[in-house]
Amino acid sequence: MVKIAPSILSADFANLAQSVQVVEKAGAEYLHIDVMDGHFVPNITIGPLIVEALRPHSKMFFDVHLMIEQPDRYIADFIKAGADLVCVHGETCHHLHRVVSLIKEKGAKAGVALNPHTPIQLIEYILPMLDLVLLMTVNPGFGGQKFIPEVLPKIEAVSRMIKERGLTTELQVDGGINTQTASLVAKAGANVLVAGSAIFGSDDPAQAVQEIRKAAELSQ
Ligand SMILES: O=C(CO)[C@H](O)[C@H](O)COP(=O)(O)O
Ligand SMILES: [Co+2]
Repeated sequence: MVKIAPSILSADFANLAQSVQVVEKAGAEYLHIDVMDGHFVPNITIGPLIVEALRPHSKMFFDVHLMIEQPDRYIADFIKAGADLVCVHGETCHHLHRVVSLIKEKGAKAGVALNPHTPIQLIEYILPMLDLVLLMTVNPGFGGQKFIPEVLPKIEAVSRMIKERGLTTELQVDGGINTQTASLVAKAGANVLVAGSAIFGSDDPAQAVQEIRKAAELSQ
C-alpha cells in the first residue's frame, strides 16, 4: 500500500487550510510540511506557528521534514504544535541516535532524511529505532526540481535492508515525484511518496493525488 504525502511547499500560502482540505478529501494520508532555515538549505519556510495554526483544520498525519541545523533545538516545539512525525536530516546531527531518541521521548514518530549523496550506512545501526527513512530524490531546498534517478538503487538498497530485518519502517521519497517518477520509486520499494508541485501546481490537486497513487500502485 502506497501513501501519498502532499507537500505544502507548493500550496497557496494565503489559503493553506483550504489547500490542505482538498488533498485530505482526495485521500492523501500524510501532510508533508517542509521546514527550512536558510542555513542547512538556502531557503526559509515555515515554523511551529504554522503547524499549530493548521492543526485544527486537518486530521491528516502531519509529517514534518526539518531541513534545519541543530534540529534538537526545535523538536519539542514542532511536536507541541501538532507534528505526528518529525524527520531530521542525518547530515545535521552529530549525535543522531540522541536526536532520534529525543523525538520519541517527546511523543512523535521519528524519521531520518538523507540527501542524494549521503551513504545509507549513516542509518544502518539505528534503523530499528526509525519509523521512517526519507531518501531525498532532489537536493533539498526548493520545490519543483528535477528527480535525480541515481537515487533509485539507493531506494532498492534501503528497501532490502528493511525487509531483510523484518522491520516495518516506512520508506519515503521526496523531490520531483510525479506520475512518471512515482512508478519508478514505488517499483524500487518506496511506500510514502511526497509530491509538492505535481499536486499543488496542478489544476486539479485532488485528481493529481489519485493519479500519483494509481501510477505507483500499478508498478508494484
Ligand atoms: O523537501 C522538499 C524540498 O527540499 C520538498 O518536500 C520537495 O521538493 C517537494 O517538492 P516537489 O514535489 O515539487 O519536488
Ligand atoms: Co520535504
